[in-house]
Amino acid sequence: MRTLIEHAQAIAILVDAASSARGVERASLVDGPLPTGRTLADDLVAPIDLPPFPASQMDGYAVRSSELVPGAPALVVAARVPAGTVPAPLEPGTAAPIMTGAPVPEGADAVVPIEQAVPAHFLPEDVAGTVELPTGAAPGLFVRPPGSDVAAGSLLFAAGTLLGPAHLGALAASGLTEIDVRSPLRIWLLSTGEELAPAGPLPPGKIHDANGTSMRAALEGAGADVTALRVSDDVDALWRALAEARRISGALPDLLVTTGGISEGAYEVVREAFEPRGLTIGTVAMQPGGPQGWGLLDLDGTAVPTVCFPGNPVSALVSFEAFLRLPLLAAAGRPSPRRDSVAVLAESADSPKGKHQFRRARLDDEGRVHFVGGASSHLLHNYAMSTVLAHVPLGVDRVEAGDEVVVWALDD
Ligand SMILES: Nc1nc2c(c(=O)[nH]1)N[C@H]1C(S)=C(S)[C@@H](COP(=O)(O)OP(=O)(O)OC[C@H]3O[C@@H](n4cnc5c(N)ncnc54)[C@H](O)[C@@H]3O)O[C@H]1N2
Ligand code: MOO
Repeated sequence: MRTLIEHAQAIAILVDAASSARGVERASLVDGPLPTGRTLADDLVAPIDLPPFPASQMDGYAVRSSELVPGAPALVVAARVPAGTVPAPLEPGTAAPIMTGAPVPEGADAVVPIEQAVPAHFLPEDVAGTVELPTGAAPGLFVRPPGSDVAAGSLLFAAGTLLGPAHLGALAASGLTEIDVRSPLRIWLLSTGEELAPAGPLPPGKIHDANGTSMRAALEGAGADVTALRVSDDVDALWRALAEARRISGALPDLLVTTGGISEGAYEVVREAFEPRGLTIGTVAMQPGGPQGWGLLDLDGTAVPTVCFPGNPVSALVSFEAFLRLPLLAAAGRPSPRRDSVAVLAESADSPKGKHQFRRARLDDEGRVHFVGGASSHLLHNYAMSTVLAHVPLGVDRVEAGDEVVVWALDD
């Protein structure tokens, strides 16, 4: 029987293999959904300086700083320089009214804010006049140098950069309209069970498919592109469902994730179908989530990394937290949550000594751990009401109020 850590390491290697086989796709910065949260496929070199020209940082007067010396005469007001225009060079002895973001005229090397001018407002455009400005403006005052944000030819963003709003804005500012991003990990999520009914009135003995939705949300939340499939306990139906998914998508997935059908019953469809095709169905010393399957599944001669979780909805989600979440975030280039923290138990609990137990719990205002519901793995609503998973490690069969335990945040 594998320990939690041994299994986590093995699954991380499997996901890493799945991830390295991923492709690259073109993403538009102009049409359709933006590639927010995706990662750059290649290093990108800055095609232009940002800003592209020396620009004013203030509404004010563009001047030659050398002319603002004690005793100098008032400067003649030159033509206005609005943003988006190309100004004429600045004549000696003049000051050009300039707006924030406008190109600083050739010859000017500083901008004096309008508040410091006398008069402290712009003259009407058709009125000739002079302006008095304080002395001592340093060269470069309130001028944004070209390339001061990023210089043309320098590394704009490195391959693997996770694209957030500022990255996308900088790419747009650089004039790029399309970029190459890593394709998300394509996962087929297969919910199995004769008892699973589609949404609608429940026939006797049937239940609705919780895992198809909870696991899809979990996998998508970690950056994967998920195709959800559902099959009964019939092995032939399972193969037909996989063949149909392949026909529709035109390819096999990077990773196959299943729920259900791997324990000791008489109708374990995943075990029956996948064990002869290269998968190991075994047990990890944890609760919930004991039954687990893993390996490379032979699908028409292609080895598809595959992870099989137990069908109990809490077992499947806890398995996701323990084995898939961090490797998937890493594959998506996303930062991992800081998970391990220590908290004090508000109540006692028993735990199977030979298993690492995850209890669903909430923290109170003092940060103490209160269990939400029992240890059973069908208690999905209790899981939803929890904010942490509290760990009772292997070898411990009882924890008391006041004991410290490790907790993983579920709401980060
Ligand atoms: N004799 C033994 N019986 C069981 C053992 C064992 O060691 N010996 N292990 C138990 C544990 S622990 C778990 S966990 C489950 C895992 O069984 P399977 O992975 O084969 O899952 P199923 O039997 O298919 O389903 C278990 C449970 O979960 C419900 N389920 C399944 N899929 C869904 C879904 N998509 N949405 C909602 N609920 C689902 C299913 O109806 C069952 O109630 O085995 C124990 N048994
Ligand atoms: O391992 Mo099961 O997941 O205990 O319910």
